[in-house]
Amino acid sequence: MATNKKQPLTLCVTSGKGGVGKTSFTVNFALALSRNDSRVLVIDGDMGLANVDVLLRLSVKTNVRDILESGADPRQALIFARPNLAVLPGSSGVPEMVSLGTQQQERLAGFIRQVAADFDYVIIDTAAGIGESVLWYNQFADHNIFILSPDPTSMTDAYALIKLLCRDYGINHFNLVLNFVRGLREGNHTVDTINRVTQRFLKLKLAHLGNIPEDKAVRRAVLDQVPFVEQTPGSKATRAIHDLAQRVHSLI
Ligand SMILES: Nc1ncnc2c1ncn2[C@@H]1O[C@H](COP(=O)(O)OP(=O)(O)OP(=O)(O)O)[C@@H](O)[C@H]1O
Repeated sequence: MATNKKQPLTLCVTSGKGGVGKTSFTVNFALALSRNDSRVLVIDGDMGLANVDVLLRLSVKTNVRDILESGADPRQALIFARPNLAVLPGSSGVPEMVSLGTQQQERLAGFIRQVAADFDYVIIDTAAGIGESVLWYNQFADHNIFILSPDPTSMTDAYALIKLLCRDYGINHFNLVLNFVRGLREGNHTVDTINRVTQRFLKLKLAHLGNIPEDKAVRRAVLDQVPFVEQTPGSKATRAIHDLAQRVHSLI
């Protein structure tokens, strides 16, 4: 993940399949990164059913759709959830935002570059699926992180998205984070399985960044709308997130 230190590092968190823990991961990973005195911006890239704001219990006045439509300064939409953690909220219940036209893509890229300059990391939480906005955010970011569960349907959907990004956008480096893992063996087995397929059909080996265990602290924190790294600092999931953040931080 080597990059120029002065530029913010843009990471796109994506999955193919929904419900595998992208948003929980994004919010908690962003908080863990911000503990290193890094300034972190989370962009809720789910333009149809945004919920980063829900996990952080934020009250949203202006979202990404509003600034795209009005052309207003995107900084107006930023919410500082914590001193080092800002959120650019996504829009909810607006079907036309799910697919981004070329003009909107250009405008969005300009907005993101404008706000990103004040941050060390920009983390984008995409929608599930292989929609236009998902593909766009993945090609826009410096790196992508695929969240996968050991479920075969999660692997199948992640593979479908990786194949599209590789074939149509020339992306040939992908990072994996395994979520809902019950033991090291299960995590390694999942990574080996998807890697066998990508190596055979795409000639690609995916990088395994780490695992997050299945942990009831995560579900509890979502219900309470408090990030689990804050609610349960000693939980297995929190320790795993901090390890991951430390690894990513030391790679740049
Ligand atoms: N490691 C984990 N252990 C236990 N539960 C988890 C874990 N990770 C996520 N969950 C639970 O899984 C559910 C889905 O998580 P989340 O909303 O983050 O998924 P998502 O991939 O962002 O979903 P969508 O694609 O629909 O936006 C939540 O109820 C969350 O509490």
